[in-house]
Amino acid sequence: MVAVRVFSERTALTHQLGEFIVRKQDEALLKNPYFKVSISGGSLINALYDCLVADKTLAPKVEWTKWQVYFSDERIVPLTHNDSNYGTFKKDVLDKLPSAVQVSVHHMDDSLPLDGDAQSNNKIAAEYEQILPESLDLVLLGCGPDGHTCSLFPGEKHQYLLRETTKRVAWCHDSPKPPSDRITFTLPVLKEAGALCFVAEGSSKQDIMHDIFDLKNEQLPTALINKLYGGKTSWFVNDEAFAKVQTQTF
Ligand SMILES: O=C1O[C@H](COP(=O)(O)O)[C@@H](O)[C@H](O)[C@H]1O
Repeated sequence: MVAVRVFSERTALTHQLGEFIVRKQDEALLKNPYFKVSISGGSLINALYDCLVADKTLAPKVEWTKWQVYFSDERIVPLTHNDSNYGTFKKDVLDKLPSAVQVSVHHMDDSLPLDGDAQSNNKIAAEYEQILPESLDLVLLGCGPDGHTCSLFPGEKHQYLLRETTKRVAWCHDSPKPPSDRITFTLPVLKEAGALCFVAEGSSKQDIMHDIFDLKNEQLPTALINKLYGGKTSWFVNDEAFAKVQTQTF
């Protein structure tokens, strides 16, 4: 069963999200010297800033120097490009931390050719897979208005990504949301992870929340993940996003 928490106040959502992340961090650090966590792009990054940097009670509890940060997906653009998930995380979170705080961040290698060629993109994905640990303690995820997460998109055209059972990182071409070329975790990475956590806010997510939680449409990567890994999956949503959801059983 998926754990769903619905909030009417944004500060309550981000605070509880932060409490959840810090709990996962502390649990991981009891067993290992590092907390291995992956970040997604999009609106999640702003929520992460609010809970891990701006929240004055939580910020001191974040042991940044013990974090090993990875990216659940990345757009194949230079890391300084506005579309880069790493670039956005750096600008909106890492650059806001005191300069003495050193965080281990494992991003895509943008010194490889970013020429859009299939061979180049395969190499970028394969190299990212090489630096991934066997399992992550926590995978932080967003949910697009079309039900995509990471760069796993719905629809027959992108089924090859969901069918991938060997490669842990694949490259996505012709993404319906620009930029077109991306690398993404595949389901095996989510399967091995300790916990999965989605954040979805705002009215643009209303219809897709209904499809995921009421219709349980497993053609959607997000609904499929709920079905496959529900026991370790949490959702933090606001009431605007959840306005059309009727079900109480997740
Ligand atoms: O393109 C992407 O979109 C999703 C969802 O973003 P959101 O802004 O609708 O929350 C994001 O999770 C993913 O990492 C990103 O590359």
